[in-house]
Amino acid sequence: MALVATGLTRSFGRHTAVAHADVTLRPGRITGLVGPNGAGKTTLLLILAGLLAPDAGSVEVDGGPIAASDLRARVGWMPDVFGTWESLSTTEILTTFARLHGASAADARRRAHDLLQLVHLGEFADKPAHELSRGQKQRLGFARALVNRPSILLLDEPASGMDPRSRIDLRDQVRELAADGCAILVSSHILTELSEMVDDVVMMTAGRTFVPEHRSGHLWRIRLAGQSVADAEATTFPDDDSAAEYLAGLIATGVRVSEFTRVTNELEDTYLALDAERT
Ligand SMILES: Nc1ncnc2c1ncn2[C@@H]1O[C@H](COP(=O)(O)OP(=O)(O)OP(=O)(O)O)[C@@H](O)[C@H]1O
Repeated sequence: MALVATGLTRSFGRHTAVAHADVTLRPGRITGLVGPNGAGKTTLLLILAGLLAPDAGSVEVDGGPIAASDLRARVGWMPDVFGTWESLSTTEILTTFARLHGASAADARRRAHDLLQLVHLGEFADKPAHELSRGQKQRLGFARALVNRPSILLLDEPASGMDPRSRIDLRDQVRELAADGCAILVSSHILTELSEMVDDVVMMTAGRTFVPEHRSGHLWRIRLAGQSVADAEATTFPDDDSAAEYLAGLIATGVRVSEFTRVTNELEDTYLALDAERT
């Protein structure tokens, strides 16, 4: 299911949080949403989830306009902090959401059970939510987002608070959902992690979105034996082959290379080149 949002604008009082933002999400693809604090990412996600009305602009699904209530039925939404009912058990929470999405009591219980297994919270099935750690709550939040088998999944800082194993699980599960045809948007500040997960990137600054140009080349650090990191040379190569060829040439001429490293990933390079204002 493809989602195309055009010209989305939303103000809070005199402050424009989202200004003429455009986003396209395609089935089977994971899109990263990247931008500094206060750029408008959460506001944009809330609009795409059908939870906040835009002042202007449109959200279309599969080529046609969609009512906010229909959007909510199709979207899986994981907020950056999963505010939940602390005294209910994890099963009760997921069952309640499944029932709200129209599942029968039996289906809701089955769905809750399966999702708790998926996010490795099976042993907490009967425990109240307040017994969960922050990372475990995030995992419950991810399970909650999947309750209605969404065809569009919106994740706001999903990995925050998760331990390394849970982050890897999340990445694999998100990739599997995309492989099953889900259209996915992930907002994150952890660019190294995001770059391993996403197919496309939308950047956001001061409420505006843009798609970064594909940068030709990566920066590499070449440090010779005995040299400090500060004195090392930084060189751009268009691709891995050119970098490998250059390194082979250096070694062939007897230069003693002690480090030859890609300095940052492409997403980080693009983000830092943004010169974005934090608000
Ligand atoms: N309910 C609200 N009332 C007033 N201002 C708001 C509200 N929600 C967001 N804003 C403002 O809109 C701007 C965008 O906020 P938003 O939460 O969308 O940014 P963000 O890109 O998600 O930031 P972060 O990376 O810090 O999570 C901020 O300046 C924020 O103060």
